[in-house]
Amino acid sequence: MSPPAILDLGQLQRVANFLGFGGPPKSQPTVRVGMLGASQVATYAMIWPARRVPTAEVVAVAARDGDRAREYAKQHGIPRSYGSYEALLADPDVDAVYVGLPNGLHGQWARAALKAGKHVLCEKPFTANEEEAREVHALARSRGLVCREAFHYREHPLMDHLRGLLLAAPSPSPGAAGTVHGNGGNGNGNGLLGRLQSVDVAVLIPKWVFGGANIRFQETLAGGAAMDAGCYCLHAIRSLVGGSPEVESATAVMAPKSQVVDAAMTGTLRWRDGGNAGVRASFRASLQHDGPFPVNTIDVRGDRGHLHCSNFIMPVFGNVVRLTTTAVPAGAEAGAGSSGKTTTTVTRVYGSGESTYYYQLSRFARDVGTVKEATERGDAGSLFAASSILSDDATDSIANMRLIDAVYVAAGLAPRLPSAKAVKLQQQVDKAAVQ
Ligand SMILES: NC(=O)C1=CN([C@@H]2O[C@H](COP(=O)(O)OP(=O)(O)OC[C@H]3O[C@@H](n4cnc5c(N)ncnc54)[C@H](OP(=O)(O)O)[C@@H]3O)[C@@H](O)[C@H]2O)C=CC1
Ligand SMILES: O=C1OC[C@@H](O)[C@H](O)[C@H]1O
Repeated sequence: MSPPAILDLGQLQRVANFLGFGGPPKSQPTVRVGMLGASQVATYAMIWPARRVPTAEVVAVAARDGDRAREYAKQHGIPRSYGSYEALLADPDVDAVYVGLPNGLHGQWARAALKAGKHVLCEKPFTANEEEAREVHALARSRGLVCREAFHYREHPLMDHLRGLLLAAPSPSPGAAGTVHGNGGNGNGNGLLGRLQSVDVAVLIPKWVFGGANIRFQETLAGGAAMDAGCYCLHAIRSLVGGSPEVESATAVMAPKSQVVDAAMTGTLRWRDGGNAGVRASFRASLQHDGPFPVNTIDVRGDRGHLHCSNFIMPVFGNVVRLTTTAVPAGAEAGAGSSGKTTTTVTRVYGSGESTYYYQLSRFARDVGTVKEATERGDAGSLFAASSILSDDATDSIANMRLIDAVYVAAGLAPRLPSAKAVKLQQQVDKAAVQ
């Protein structure tokens, strides 16, 4: 019998890791990070992990209000603070910038950081829409700088574990035909789960978490549930199954008094060669059905099994991977639908016990190091490695923003606009209304 959670020393250690306790000494950090925004997310996504990642260091923070920036820097032991984002970007000791701002400002400040010669780690969703994502990545490529969307969850060993299960061959009984690997690529493989039928990803946040004034409900800050929670769903679907699913349908529940911002979004995606995916993103999760706390789950169903994962976004606080498969009986073809013995296993994946943000920052620092080295050495091998980093980031973020746009269009709404454009549009609408 496992001890009750309160006595789980492993869990206490993982929480301590999340909070940044016990970091190793800094030798020579590869990346010195400046943060735009003196925010709460910057604390757990950047400051705390940086205490444990030897190759990264937070050296500066900027806020729109200089006093607040100073106070925040003092509280978190950050050496320098700035009263404007521009001032931080002019700091030659900053190698990379963390953009932890509202969605509608991501593109504007990622571009400004790249123009100032800084590598960028930008919060999700990457930009307001696909067009803006393409612009930002074109700039990153032309400057030879890393520009990554902060999908921290993808770097945790839990995701590798899930991908590994989906790619694993079934273990057929002796004499059974068909040990074909697959289920990646086009969602039509023949792995442990058999032929892919559906993938459902849900990120459900109850009403009490975000009030109406939150950035997530602001039209001019590219708000919306599909942007905030839906971006994880679409990303997880793409990461686990791959291929190029198309959005078939979507339905939005609008935020009170808004014709633009969705408080919840459901959608269906389909792969051309079979299988479909469901997205559920909400800021209004129902207490009755989903409980009082945020919920995030992945369910992959094939004709031979079901893979369920809960808490893929914050696995350090506890996660569950439940795999139910039906064995292929001797003599039957794998994936043929004939039924055998059903087995269920439950696993929890913690890797080395670090948070998703730790894994994210470690990889970011490593990749910035690789790109810096390529710039210095200029040999074909290192340039190829750097180029792959840049193009993988671009492909991934652009594809995700493309799907988010498509979800909005399918729901009868317009893709989001960068803040500068949204403000201009709102001014025109206001002007027209008084005329
Ligand atoms: N990876 C993760 O786990 C998480 C990611 N996020 C992402 O981070 C981003 C920020 O979200 P969140 O931290 O909740 O947002 P906040 O409302 O806390 O805002 C973050 C910062 O944005 C700055 N800001 C700049 N312009 C504006 C403006 N016009 N209105 C409001 N704030 C402004 C503020 O910085 P200043 O200090 O200069 O005033 C503020 O500190 C979002 O893109 C969200 O998706 C959010 C939570 C978790
Ligand atoms: O991790 C998260 O959970 C809650 C969301 O609203 C937030 O933006 C996100 O990144």
